[in-house]
Amino acid sequence: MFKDQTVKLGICPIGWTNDDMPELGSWNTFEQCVSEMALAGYEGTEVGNKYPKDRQELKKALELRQMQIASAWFSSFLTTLPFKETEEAFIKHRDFLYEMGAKVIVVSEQGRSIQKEDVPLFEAKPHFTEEEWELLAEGLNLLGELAHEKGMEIVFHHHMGTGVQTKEEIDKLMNITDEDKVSLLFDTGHLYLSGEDPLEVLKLHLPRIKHVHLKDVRGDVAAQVRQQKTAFLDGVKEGMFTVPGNGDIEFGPIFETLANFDYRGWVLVEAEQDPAKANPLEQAIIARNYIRETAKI
Ligand SMILES: O=C1C[C@@H](O)[C@H](O)[C@@H](O)C1=O
Ligand SMILES: [Co+2]
Repeated sequence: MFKDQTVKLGICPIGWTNDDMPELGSWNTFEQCVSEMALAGYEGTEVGNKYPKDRQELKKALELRQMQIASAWFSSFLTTLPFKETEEAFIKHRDFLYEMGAKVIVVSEQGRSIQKEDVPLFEAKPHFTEEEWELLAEGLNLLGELAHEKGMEIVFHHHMGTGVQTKEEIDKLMNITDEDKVSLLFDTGHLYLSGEDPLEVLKLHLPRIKHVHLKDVRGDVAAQVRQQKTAFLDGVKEGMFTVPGNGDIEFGPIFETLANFDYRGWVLVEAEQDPAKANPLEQAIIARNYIRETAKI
């Protein structure tokens, strides 16, 4: 399917430790996390809260395991705070990722996001006003320009509980931003959970997709989260997300579409679960085997 070396396969630390809920996997050290990633057959990762802040220390630990940094999450507040505040934080983040050799910067708009709030996930997402859409588009175009200064790209992360969650909202954002400055991150789990067809969104925005998160959804748990008005982080603890091959999403056509388009970039398994219930190494191996069989990577 994928031609050799066109796609790089990584895994995010969120199955070992969760930045939004530090109590999950608090016993997992950074060394154990990256060693298990390498052992399971992954060549890259994103950055988590346990990773060393010292850049040389981080580089060395990754080199020892032949691992690379693919990217790291950045929260923007373009709709709610003066641009300067996002800009200052973004430049620090960009420079760190540049030094680590990453080519893309994951950006998620957290203005009015409910992803950390104790409110019903399926009922309380924000809906941006026209003024907020304009602020978001202008700000993202500027962040894209800042990324270009270092030969990097921003990849926008649509996300449950934020103003850019649905297909309609993703379409709108892609329409009102500059295609040369703002690329898209395709996260299978967030689209499926939102009730969208991930394959449809993928086909529509393929040329702008420069980063992929592979997350699967347990449909029965998701239905419970909707019915019981559960919050996003509680839904995570209850197991609404899992690794590819373990849930309801059919990944075959997704891999085929990416491969036929000659997608070049990272695909990263990103499945936040409670590590006390879902052993991270075991989950990483399940996903690795499934991807080998289904995507031939
Ligand atoms: O990319 C991501 C990073 C996480 O912090 C987030 O909550 C998760 O759902 C995700 O997709
Ligand atoms: Co993601």
